Amino acid sequence: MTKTAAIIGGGVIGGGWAARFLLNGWNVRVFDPDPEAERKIGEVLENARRSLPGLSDVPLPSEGTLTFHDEMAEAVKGATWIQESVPERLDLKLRVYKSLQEECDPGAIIGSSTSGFKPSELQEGALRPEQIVVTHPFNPVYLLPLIELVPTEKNPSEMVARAQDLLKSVGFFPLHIKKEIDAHIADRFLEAVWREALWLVKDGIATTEEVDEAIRMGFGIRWAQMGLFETYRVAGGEAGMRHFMAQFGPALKWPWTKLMDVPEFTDELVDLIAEQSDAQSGMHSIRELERIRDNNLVSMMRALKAQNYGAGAVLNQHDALLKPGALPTLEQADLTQPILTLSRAVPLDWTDYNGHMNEAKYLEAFAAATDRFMEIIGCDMDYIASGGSYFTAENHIRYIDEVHAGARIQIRTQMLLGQGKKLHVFHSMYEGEKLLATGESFLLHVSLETRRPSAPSPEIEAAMAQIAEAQAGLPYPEGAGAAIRKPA
Ligand SMILES: NC(=O)C1=CN([C@@H]2O[C@H](COP(=O)(O)OP(=O)(O)OC[C@H]3O[C@@H](n4cnc5c(N)ncnc54)[C@H](O)[C@@H]3O)[C@@H](O)[C@H]2O)C=CC1
Ligand SMILES: C[N+](C)(C)CC(=O)CC(=O)[O-]
Repeated sequence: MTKTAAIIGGGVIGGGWAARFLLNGWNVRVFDPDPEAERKIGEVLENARRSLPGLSDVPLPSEGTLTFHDEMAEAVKGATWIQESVPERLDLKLRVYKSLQEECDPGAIIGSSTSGFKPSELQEGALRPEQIVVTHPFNPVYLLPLIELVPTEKNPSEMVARAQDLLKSVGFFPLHIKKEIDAHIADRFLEAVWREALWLVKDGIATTEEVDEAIRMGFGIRWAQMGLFETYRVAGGEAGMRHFMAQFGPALKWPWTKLMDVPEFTDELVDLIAEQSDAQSGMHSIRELERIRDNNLVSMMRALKAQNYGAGAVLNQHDALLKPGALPTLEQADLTQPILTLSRAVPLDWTDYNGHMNEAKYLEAFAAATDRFMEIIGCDMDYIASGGSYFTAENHIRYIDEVHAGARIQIRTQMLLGQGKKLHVFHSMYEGEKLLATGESFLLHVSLETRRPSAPSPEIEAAMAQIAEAQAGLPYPEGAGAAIRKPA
């Protein structure tokens, strides 16, 4: 059954939560008194639709239904998850819990996006404190996996485990923080770096742009994949962490940082920073900056996915949760029709300067469909490890229509020949019913030892014969065997 999430407060963060749930198949109900909330969430959703689905190499569930409600009671009734993202004021958050707990299901999880309050502060005076927990996200909530999950001893362990499962089911990485503390873990780092940066600008050492270059050209990229301790372990060389601490530990007592002093936000400092920031980034609107950020995040996260490391490993685990039943096997497929060999959304990093899927990525999609067809006939990783595989000898692609980031595409494959060492397949790529492209491939079975053509296993021969017989009634596809002709 489709689950329902209630989003209380639909600003920057609530909008991101709404998008995350909705694109993972949940119904989403929003309560926010701001008359602009629907427009703002619409814009967040537009960004999320072009960036989130393509992070997965398998299709996300169909989008849920998004509704806006004038009454909080209406939004929370029957919801499985209630996410509070109202402004960072304790009195306001406590009032919100009081009203919503009178209406919501006692079994629902109430997560707070608070950046700084401890869960025990949020549970103070609540009707059912055990229902409230901190689930602190990171912007953009629809892309970044981290959720700091901070319970107290009032939250039953069953509830914490359920919260973790639900968060994982929509692609998050819940980091269970066992001891509550102001600002949890991650914002403590961000505050420290933010304080140092303010000093560097105030003291005229660096501009806002130079501070950003110092981060993004070096340690920012390093942190994104390994974090702090693993990075420093490597920096210690062969002697590792102990050597690193011996060498750089003393520096912590030298005047390298101004950590605890905060520069006063005088008008002068605010003007200095705002003006430098305008000069650095004012040529872009916030929406443009969001799109630049999302493009970069998706590219980096997909690169980490290929390495199965850090945030990339989380994406792979989410794909594994979604995968069952995504593509049919030989036994499951209706072999009398072209077989579904790829179903996914177009990733942002597959699009180019023309704002649509780049020509090279059609080949990537068709190559993935060919790999899947090989698996279907029995040429899977075990078979390849045993020494047999297919090499592609020729490809022909026809580009028929445009497709954009986030669009769901499917490839269906007809086998034109599958006999002995020869395999000839014809892929058709669709968005819904619209034909986007065709890709024709001719492959030869090879021995990975001799690197020469060879006969496939009897099992592969049998699977190809089964498909050939079932697909014998299909018409020869339009466009098959085509070539680029000399203009008349
Ligand atoms: N902006 C950020 O980078 C991050 C913020 N957070 C946390 O998320 C929470 C929300 O922050 P933002 O989204 O940035 O603020 P925001 O100002 O963008 O959004 C807050 C929304 O709450 C609505 N609101 C106000 N009173 C309400 C009420 N009584 N009931 C329902 N909605 C109400 C407002 O109309 C507004 O749309 C805060 O607790 C903040 O600490 C967490 C992670 C990052
Ligand atoms: C600035 N902030 C404290 C609201 C930031 C966060 O809480 C997390 C984030 O997204 O950086």
